[in-house]
Parts: sequence; C-alpha cells; structure tokens
Amino acid sequence: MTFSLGQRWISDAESELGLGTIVAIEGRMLTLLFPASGEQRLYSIQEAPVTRVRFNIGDEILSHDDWTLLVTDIEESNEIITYIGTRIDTGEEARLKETFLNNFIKFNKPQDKLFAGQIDKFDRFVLRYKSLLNQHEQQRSHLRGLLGARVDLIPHQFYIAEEVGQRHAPRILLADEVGLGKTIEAGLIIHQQLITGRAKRVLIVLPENLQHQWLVEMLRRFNLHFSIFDESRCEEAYLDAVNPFDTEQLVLCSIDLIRKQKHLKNALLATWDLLIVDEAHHLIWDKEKPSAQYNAIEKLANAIPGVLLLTATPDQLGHESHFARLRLLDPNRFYDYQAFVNEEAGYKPVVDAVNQLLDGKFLSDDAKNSITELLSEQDVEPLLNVITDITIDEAEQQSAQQELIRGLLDRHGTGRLLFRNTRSAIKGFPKRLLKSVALPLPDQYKTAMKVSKMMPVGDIAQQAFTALYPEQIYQAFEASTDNSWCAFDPRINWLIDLIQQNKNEKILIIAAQAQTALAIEEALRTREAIKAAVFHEGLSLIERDKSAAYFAQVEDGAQVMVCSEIGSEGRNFQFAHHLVLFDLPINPDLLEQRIGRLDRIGQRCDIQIYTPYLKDTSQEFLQQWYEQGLSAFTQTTPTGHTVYEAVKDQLISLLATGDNSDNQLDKLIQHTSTLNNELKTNLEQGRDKLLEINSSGVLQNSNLLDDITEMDQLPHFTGFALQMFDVLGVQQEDSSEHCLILKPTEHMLASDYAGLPEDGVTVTFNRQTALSRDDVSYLTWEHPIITNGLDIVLSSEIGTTSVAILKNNSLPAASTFLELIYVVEAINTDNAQLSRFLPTTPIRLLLDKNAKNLGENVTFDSFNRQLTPINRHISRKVAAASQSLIDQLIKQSLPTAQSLMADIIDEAKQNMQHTLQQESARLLALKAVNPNIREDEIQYLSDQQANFEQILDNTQLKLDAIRFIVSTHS
Ligand SMILES: Nc1ncnc2c1ncn2[C@@H]1O[C@H](COP(=O)(O)OP(=O)(O)OP(=O)(O)O)[C@@H](O)[C@H]1O
Repeated sequence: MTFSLGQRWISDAESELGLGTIVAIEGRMLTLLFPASGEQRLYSIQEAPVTRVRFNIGDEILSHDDWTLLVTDIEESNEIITYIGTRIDTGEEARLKETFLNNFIKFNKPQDKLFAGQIDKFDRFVLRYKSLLNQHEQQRSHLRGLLGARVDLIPHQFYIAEEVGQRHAPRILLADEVGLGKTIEAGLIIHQQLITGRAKRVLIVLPENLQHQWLVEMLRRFNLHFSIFDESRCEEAYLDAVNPFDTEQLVLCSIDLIRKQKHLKNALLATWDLLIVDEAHHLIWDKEKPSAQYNAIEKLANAIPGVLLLTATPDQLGHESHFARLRLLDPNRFYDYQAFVNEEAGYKPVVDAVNQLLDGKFLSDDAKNSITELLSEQDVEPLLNVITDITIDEAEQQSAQQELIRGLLDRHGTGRLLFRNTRSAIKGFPKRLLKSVALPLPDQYKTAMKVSKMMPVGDIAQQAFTALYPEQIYQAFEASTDNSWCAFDPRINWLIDLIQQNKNEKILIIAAQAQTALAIEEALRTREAIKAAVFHEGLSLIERDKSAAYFAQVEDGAQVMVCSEIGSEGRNFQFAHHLVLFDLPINPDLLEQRIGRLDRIGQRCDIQIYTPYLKDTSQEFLQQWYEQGLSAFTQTTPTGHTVYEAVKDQLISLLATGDNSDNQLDKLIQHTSTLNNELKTNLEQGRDKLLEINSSGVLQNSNLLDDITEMDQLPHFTGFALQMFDVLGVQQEDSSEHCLILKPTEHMLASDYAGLPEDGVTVTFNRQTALSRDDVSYLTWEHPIITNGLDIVLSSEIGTTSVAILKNNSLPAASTFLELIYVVEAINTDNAQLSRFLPTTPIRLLLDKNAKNLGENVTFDSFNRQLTPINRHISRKVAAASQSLIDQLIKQSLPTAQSLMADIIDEAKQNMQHTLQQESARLLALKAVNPNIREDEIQYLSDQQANFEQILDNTQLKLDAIRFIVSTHS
C-alpha cells in the first residue's frame, strides 16, 4: 500500500467513523483524520487496518459541498484520484478530487462495501442469512406471541389466547372460575397483541394490593416491563412530561388512583390500545347511581379500543352488575337489562341443538328444524346433508358439524364476548376435603351474647354480621380492645394443636377482619413461638408483599399465614395445602375467593379445609348452610350468589336471632339445596353450557399445543441462538443442567445489547427448567435477548459482504459464483400487522458467471458446507479484480429477483384479501342476527384492506447481502 497526503481511506474495524483523510505521514506512522466523527487515528504504516476508497465509472458520488457527480472517467496523478463526470444537479461537466469527497459517505449497498474492501467474516454472512430466514418464519407463524411465555401449556388458556389474541381490539370478559389462570390468559393476549403489533400501549387497572403480583407475573412470565403508577410516580413523571401517562407504554395502576379526577383526565388524554381491569366484580353498577369506579372504567372503556375485564365471580354483585360489565364492553348490544334477561331465558333450544351436534349422532328432524331456524340467515341445508349422508367420510362430517356449532355459538348469547372455564370442565384438579370442627361456646361469650341480644345494634343484616364474631361482641361487652378473648376462645387452642401436629406443612388461616388476624398471630407467637406472617389492609403494599414472600419461603419461612378477607383475593398461595377458615363470610362468592387461594392451578395435593365453629351459635348455622345447603366447601358453587340472593332474608334473620326453635335451619338448608340443584340443572342446560363449549376449545381444529411443543423441541433454535451469541461477542458458559450463563464482553459487536444485563444472565432453552426455576430466563424466539439480537444483526451491516473459496476438483479452477440475498420488504410502515401477510422475505440467488441462477437446486446449507473462508487481504484483491463481473451479474439478476418478488407480493395480496374478506363476511353475517358485532370492527377491516393493498403495491426489493465465491482445486 502506498500512502499519500489527501488520500481517502476507511477504517476496517471502525467503518462508522466515516471517510478518513491522510493528514500526516511521519516515519513509520500514519495519521488519519475522520472529519465526520471528529476522530483521529494513528496507525503503523506496515499494518494499517484501512482500505482505500475507490469509486468506479457509473457510480454516483457526493462532494463535500453536497453536489452529486456521475462518474464517467477517472484520473490518478501523484497518487491522488480525480473523478471526472457530470453534475447531476446542473448537468455540467465537473472534476472532483478525492480529497473533496463528502466526509459522510457511507457504503450502504453491499456491493459498494465489497468493492471498498469492507469484507465481513465468513460466519457473519451465514448468520445474517439465517437471521432473515428465521425472522421471516416467525413473522408468518400462527404461534406468534404464544411461544415466549414461561407457562405450562394448559389447553383452555391457550385456546382463549389464540381466539382472542388475534382479534383487532378485543373486548371481552374473562370469567374463569377462581385460580384457573385469568392473569395468565390476559398476559398471553397482551403478549400476542404487543408482539404482532396490534397493540403498543397497555393500561392495567386493578386493586392496589394486586399491583405487585401482576408486575412480577408480567415480567417473570412474559418479559413485559410494566411500570406501577402511584401518586409519587405520577408526581415524578410531571418533571418529564405534561401528562404522566405519556411517559410509559405499559402502565399498571390502582382503581383508586385512576378514579381520581386529575388522573382520570390524564389517562383519558393519553392514547391506549388495550385496557385490562382485574377483579372487575368490584365495579358496582346501579342505574340510578353507578359507583365512581364504574364511571371511571366506563369512560376509559369508551375511549380505549381493546378492553379485557377479569373476574372469577361475575355475578358477585348481582346479575344486573354482570349485565353492566357486559355493557362496558359493548353498550350498543347490552342496552337494556330486561332484554338481556329475556334473551338468556331462550338459550335452551340453542343448547339442545349444540348438544345433538356434539354427540356426533345423526340428527333428528326436530334438531334439523331447530338448527335451520336458529341459523335462519344462512343456508345450512348443504351442511346438514353432509352430516346425514353416510357415504361421506367422517372427517368431512365432523367439520360440517363443527361449522354448525360455531355458527350457533357465534350468533347466540354472549359467545364472542364472554369466556368462562370451570373446574368441572377441566380435569385434573385436586380434591377439596372438609374437616368441620365443632367447639364449645365459652361462658364469657355466652354472657356477652345474651346482653348483646337484649340491646341489638343496627339493622338486621348488621346484627347477623355481628353475631358471627363473638369475640367482638365480647370486646364490646368488656369495653376492651386487647386480645384477651384468645385466652379462652377454644378455636385458638384447637388451632395451635393443628399447627403443631402439622409442623412440616404450610397453613393459611383466613379471618374476615384485620383485628382478628392480628390477634391470632399474636396468640400463636406469644404462646407457642409459632412463626406466622400476617396480611391485612393495614399493611403497606411493600409490607404485604414481604409478608407473602415470608410465607412462601421454604427454608426459615413462616409456617403460617394469617390474613384478613383482603388477602383472599387474587393472591397465589397454592404451595400450601391446609386452609383454616377461622370464621366465615356471609357471601358465597367471598368463600369461593378464599378457597381459591389454594385451589388454583399449580396445586399439587388435595386441599384440607378446616372450619372451626362455636356450637349453638350463628357460626354453626352458617357453616351448616354452606356445607349441607350448597356443598360450598367441597365443590365450586357457580350458583351460590343467586341462591344466596333468593334465601338471603331467611338466612340473615336466622343468623341475627340465632333462634332455631322451629327447625328453621333444616328447612332453610332443604330449600337452599333444592334451589341450588334446580339452578345448576338450568345453568347446565342454558347459558353456562354454551359458555363452557365456547370457552373450552373443543371446537378448535388447530393443534396449537402440539405445534408449540414441537417448536419447543426443534434443535435449530438453540443452534441459531448460540451462533448468534458467538458472532455478537456474547460470552457463553455452561451452568447447571439445561442452563447457560450469558455475559456481555468487551468485544461485543453492539455496545448496547438491550435485554442482556451487564453482569450476565442465566438462561435455558427448556420450558420445564424455566418453569421450575424463576431465576433463569426462558429463551425462545420471542425473548428480548433473541429479538434484540436479531435486530442488531439485521439493522446493522453485519454480514452483508463475504468472499469465500469453493474447493471442488470437478469444477474448472477459478470458476466464480455470486450469491445474492435480496429482501422484499414493505416500506414506510410501522404497521406490524402487515407482516402477517408480507413478512420481510429473503430471496436467495446463486449465479454462475453466465448469470444462471443455481439457487433452486443448490440449497444454502449444502453449498455453505463446501465453502471455506479466506483472509481479508486476499478477499479484497479477489473482489476488486472481479468488480466489473460482479456489477454485471447484479444487473442481470434483477429480472429474476423482481419476478420472484412479484410472486411473493401476489401471494401476500391474495392471502390478505382472503383473510380480511372472510373476517368481514363473517362479521356481516353475524351482525344480521347478533348485535354483538360492532360497526367499527367491520369498517376497520375494510380500511385495513385498502391500506394494505396500497402498501403492497409499493413494496421494494433491496439487495441486502452479497457473497462472492471462487473455486480452487484441493
Ligand atoms: N399455564 C400456567 N403455567 C404455570 N402456572 C400457571 C399457569 N396458569 C396459571 N398458573 C398459576 O396458577 C395461579 C393462578 O393463576 P391466575 O392468578 O392467573 O388465576 P386467576 O384466575 O387470575 O385467579 P383469581 O381468580 O384468584 O384472580 C398463579 O399462581 C399462576 O401463576
């Protein structure tokens, strides 16, 4: 290499510095100034890692004062190049000395980089092509958004996620029974919506005490970083923005915060794609006087396109409030409560028809007539013919049956809006075992209760409530606030015995009120030094989380957790198998919430429920009413609330007076049990049956879980990820079984690798390992370490050029091949939804010297295996010597690449039109009978189709990477 002042060179290792100029040559050293970046470098002349910038005839180059020259001739004198040609702006002849080239010139095109001698390492080209292929595969996959969650593959959850996650702006009520995984279902839907670009900004509103649990669950299971917004966080955010809600994309906040005027106003001003409301049964509604919470959520739900409401007990605040929550989702459909009630009463014929179809037997004439009538807007005759024709094969018959069931579910009831899975429909749950413990009523209580009955306080409901807590009656009687009742209340001694007999077991104790929980904890601690955590509304959020963690801790943790009612909502305590109900709530839904703390997914043992109660008191009545009337301890009671509403007056009167002289209790239990059975049968035949069929996925044809399992087990992901880490400079160390430690190094190709912590991270590719170890990250195609890694590769120039040797004696020596990687990419859109029809698609061509494309017969992998790298110096020479051939081949490759692109775009268009037209035809058909369908859903689909067509028509072809290959004989 000869160097001369004023020549232009680029750094091989630091091409981002821009064009360098030689500003000094002294002794054996050389100084280059890079004006674009203001940097200067000193190199040894012998080993300077730099490449001379040389343009060719036909190139367009930029001068330092920003005009462009089309090069027609090149002169060189005194080792300085001068380019001669025509100025594009004026059309005049012009000369441009290399010294006056624009300092910011970048070699964007791979061929320019190749000729400029910026030739990448062999393995980087391979990584780039594989990255394109894998990204393409992922963007097309029907599993997109469902792979990356660290969760067990539980069918009912994935069914709902697949069904809902792919909708535009889903508006649904997730009402699975307690502990069946609504948070996980919501997480899967959010994850899918975010990854596929259907949503970008998400707001989760929930009771304050569940904020942290959600935060952790979203991060640990879905790698979603939500931010909790409380008063102080909002204050802080005002320093950076006018509206605090604009400072984060994923926000969690409490219902109590958001209902305050100033916060609600700001939340409404911010733009969101998805609103999630957990424990939505708290949204009390009354036509005359809806609650402040309901009003706030209603405003948000009107403004935000997607809404997920979560509640395990939709009827807890009555059927009317249930209706009101459906109204939040679609006010046009649910406009009148009475109309809703009437419609519910008419579900039976639909259920009968669906049942007959599900049975798979030949249909009776009655059933056929009924189906024809229920689906009157559609010609069902051909489908019915398929079902009844014995010559038609089974698969076809099944698909016709399913189509009809789908139609029935779609067009009747709340099918598209409401999802409810029940334990009875999902197998494999542990049993609930009851041990009721009758204890004598102490004299101290007897006296206090006698006096209290003589001076009743409050209305009858208040008296019933008071009667359930003799310890409080006693305290009022004694005018004391201390916990002296613990000294003689037999429940305490019984509890201590239970705890001591089960020393290796975790025990959850729930009492209605915080003061009772605190008294129990004190008694356990002071009398027997039993380690107990407490959990009640008087604790701060951090204290509550600490307390829950202390109970969860295996070694040195608390054996016992005593919590008030508040602890019984939403919390995960399924690692415990013993539940003591120190007292009982009057509302069956609250009882279900309490038991749901242990009876939830992840519970591996039968659950032992203890109900200690004081004999001959209201406690005994309530216990027996639950046990004998509703079987509420050993079974879930979806009908509980309705039954309670029906018998409430008798029950409350019995509890308030404690008078069972006329055997009222037995009569009440009998009445309750009959009513409960009747209701259960009705539900089984009516709305619940429809809901169950709709929610369970029995109709789904896809093999979703099998596909995910297969994907989990494919080895090529692991191979690719490790190769990517190698190239990007991420250090990998073996850790325990199935685990690996990843650490950033000083030689990383990207200085900022989002998702990879500075001090490293332990990862696994194995779902089971990830499920059993919270400290390990679960790597999938959707994990940020992988998606960001792919981004680093594909948004940079890593691997865009390569030169290699093909050792092959059967080819003439020095035969040449050019491998070109084009990409078809929709431009000017951040609409990630389009990628489901037109993902960024690589096109690979392998040309011989006559521009014949061998790519279809010679696969990338088989060809790549025969290649060997060569050193940079020789690579440069080879590339420079073949420049005109390469230019020529690139030109000749264009028609082939363009015709392949046209095929890809045609297919994408057809696919897009077919899918969107099918979606809108279905919505239109449904709309004729089911006002569930919103006008804006249909409009959105047609707008989207027009928009996508335009984008597809403007799609461009880009040459992304290039590899030049020369053959030799070995
Ligand atoms: N697919 C799954 N894989 C692993 N754990 C799961 C899965 N689904 C649920 N769980 C666990 O089961 C428990 C119950 O799930 P979740 O909290 O989502 O239920 P829920 O229906 O929201 O309960 P609640 O009605 O009490 O609010 C949680 O500890 C959750 O982490």
